[in-house]
Amino acid sequence: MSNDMDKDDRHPEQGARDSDESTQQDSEPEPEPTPVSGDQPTDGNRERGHHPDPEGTESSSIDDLGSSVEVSADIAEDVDDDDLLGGLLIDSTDEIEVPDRLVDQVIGQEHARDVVMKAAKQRRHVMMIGSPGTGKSMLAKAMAELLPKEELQDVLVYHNPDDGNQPKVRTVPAGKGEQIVEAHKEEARKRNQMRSFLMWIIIAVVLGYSLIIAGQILLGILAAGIIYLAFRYGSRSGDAMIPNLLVNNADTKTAPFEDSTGAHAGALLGDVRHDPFQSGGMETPSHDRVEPGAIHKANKGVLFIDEINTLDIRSQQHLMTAIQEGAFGITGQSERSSGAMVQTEPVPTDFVMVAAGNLDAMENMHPALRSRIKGYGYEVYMDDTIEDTPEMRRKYARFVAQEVAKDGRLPSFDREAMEEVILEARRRAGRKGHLTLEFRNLGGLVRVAGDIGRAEGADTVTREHVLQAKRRSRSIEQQIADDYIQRRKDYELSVNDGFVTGRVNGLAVMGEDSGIVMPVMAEVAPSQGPGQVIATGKLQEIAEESVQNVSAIIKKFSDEDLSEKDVHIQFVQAYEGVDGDSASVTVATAVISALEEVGVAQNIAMTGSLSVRGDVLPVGGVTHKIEAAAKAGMDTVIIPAANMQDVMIEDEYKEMVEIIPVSHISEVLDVALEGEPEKDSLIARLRTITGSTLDKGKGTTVNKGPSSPSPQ
Ligand SMILES: Nc1ncnc2c1ncn2[C@@H]1O[C@H](COP(=O)(O)OP(=O)(O)OP(=O)(O)O)[C@@H](O)[C@H]1O
Repeated sequence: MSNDMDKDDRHPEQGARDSDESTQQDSEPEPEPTPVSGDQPTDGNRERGHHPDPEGTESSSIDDLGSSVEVSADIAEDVDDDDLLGGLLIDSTDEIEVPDRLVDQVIGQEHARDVVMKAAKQRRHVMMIGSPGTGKSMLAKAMAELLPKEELQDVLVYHNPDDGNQPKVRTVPAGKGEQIVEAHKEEARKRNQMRSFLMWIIIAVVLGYSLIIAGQILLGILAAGIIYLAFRYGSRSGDAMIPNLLVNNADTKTAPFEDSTGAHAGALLGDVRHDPFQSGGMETPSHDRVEPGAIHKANKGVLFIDEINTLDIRSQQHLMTAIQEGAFGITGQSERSSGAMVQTEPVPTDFVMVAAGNLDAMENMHPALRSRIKGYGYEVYMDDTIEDTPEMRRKYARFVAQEVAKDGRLPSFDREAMEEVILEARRRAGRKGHLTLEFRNLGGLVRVAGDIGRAEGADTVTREHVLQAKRRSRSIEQQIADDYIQRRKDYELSVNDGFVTGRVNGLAVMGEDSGIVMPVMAEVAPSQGPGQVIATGKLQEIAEESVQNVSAIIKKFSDEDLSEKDVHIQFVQAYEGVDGDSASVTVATAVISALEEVGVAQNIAMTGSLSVRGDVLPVGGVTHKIEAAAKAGMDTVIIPAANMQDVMIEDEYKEMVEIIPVSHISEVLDVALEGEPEKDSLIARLRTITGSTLDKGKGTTVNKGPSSPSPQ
């Protein structure tokens, strides 16, 4: 036995080489595994490796990258600007070639795309901030495709005869790890065969001696049992010398891409499994219980973490160490597990990190981790929309083809179906002359339309299928909003005609794509002490802010002093998730109406943000808001003039509502308030105090005050 142990104490590869000649014959000479330790060259040079390489000399495989790739399909010579397919001379998505490389499939996001290509060349970290579904993880995957595959490594963990709780770690070029493990297994198998043979001979001799010569049957059986156990125990410890192939890149086609979004510490940093036996010959050797984390599997590739701020601080700190050192030892993550006693030698973690999220993610992430990315990488803000050009529309048609190809079961889309998807991309952009870059949702529409076509057994997906998909694939917010409108109709709570004092039909957005009518009621009453703003409903903060904004205006034109009054505001049936930022024009109108006791027209709905000077500033989601007003039976909608270019309502609503653009609160009051004399005197007062040059009549623009960006 001691001979066996001595043999296993040799360099692990030595044993492997001796034992398996056939493996060696078919393959290249086995490379010497590289120990990974703190002074490993990769570690020491780690930060240097992340400095910019202005010449981009580090990887020539990325040098052939073009910029944005044009669609491969027949294109008309003279492209009509209005052509929804940007001049593509095709009948269906079948005729569009989908590029092989992910980076060529990315549409828009030119800046992020350039950064990713540069960062891949220079092996630098990237932080991508932006809306969901705009291609952050797609770009991170694309980056992995761009990293050189030649550098990939396998990682092996070996038993450490000097300290069983500190397994040794070795790296070899990708594909060699499997060979080494196989060689060790083969050697162990042969050794076991030899041992079994030896064991049976000894047992036979002992039994023979006990039975024939000594006549001691029982003693013979006992001795044979002891010999059997001794040999079994010996063979187990022989098996223990087989290394654990921790990271296997034998079949990896590109540099690894590891998505660690929402990962727990063990999955991110690696773990050592608990061993219930721990001793007595039944235990599993510690090196066999070591599990790699995403940081180890991503070695030489990309580690992608979305919503990085949701990682606990300890994990963020360890992540930072792994980035800094280029290697990170694995230990058991649970303190109560026997795995916590084990700590491997450092395992390489030479990955490029792509951290993603929205603005909150950036603000809440560990400051040191953020500064590490800043110092040794790039930060990029993702676009939400892109200019609507014929070239871009061709790419959107290609996007439909990409999604069809990716799904693999959907019928192809015909011209009109592609056009309808592009129209929807325009609508979802919420900005004139732009297309949305929120592709995940658009891809969802393509899949639902494809599924409808497939369920009908259609050869191609048509416009009608896309329209049906649009009706079916309503978001939760849209479903709540529609349900809300229906219920208000059922209970006759919607007021959409006549005049009511202090009540205004406001408009708000829920989620990203649903408008909702949110009536605001105001009541002004003398106060016992200093006046205050009292809001019922869920939007206290918004009410206070809106009243504060409007109080400056009211103070000027009204004899009433708001500071001596209690202003009660109610957002009627406000829902969780309703974004009320754009309610300030509504609140102002309701308060002025209540204060002056003038009725507000209920056939009108409104949205807009108000400056302290009375300017109506642009807001988000106007298209959805106008559609919500139309659904609820309003026939007039007041919106900020600056938002006019963003209106892209569906045809069915166009006939139902008149849209009135306004630039100043006086225009809102002109349109919405009841009674000529009262209204005229109110507006005249407003005009004097704000210097407005309001022309009478609906929707005329006055008093171009300074405008600021939309609050949404
Ligand atoms: N710019 C783009 N060009 C082409 N397709 C895109 C683009 N962005 C997203 N997609 C499509 O949408 C899918 C989802 O995108 P992806 O997962 O990259 O979004 P994300 O920004 O990482 O979103 P999240 O933050 O919610 O994870 C992709 O698999 C791809 O099909």
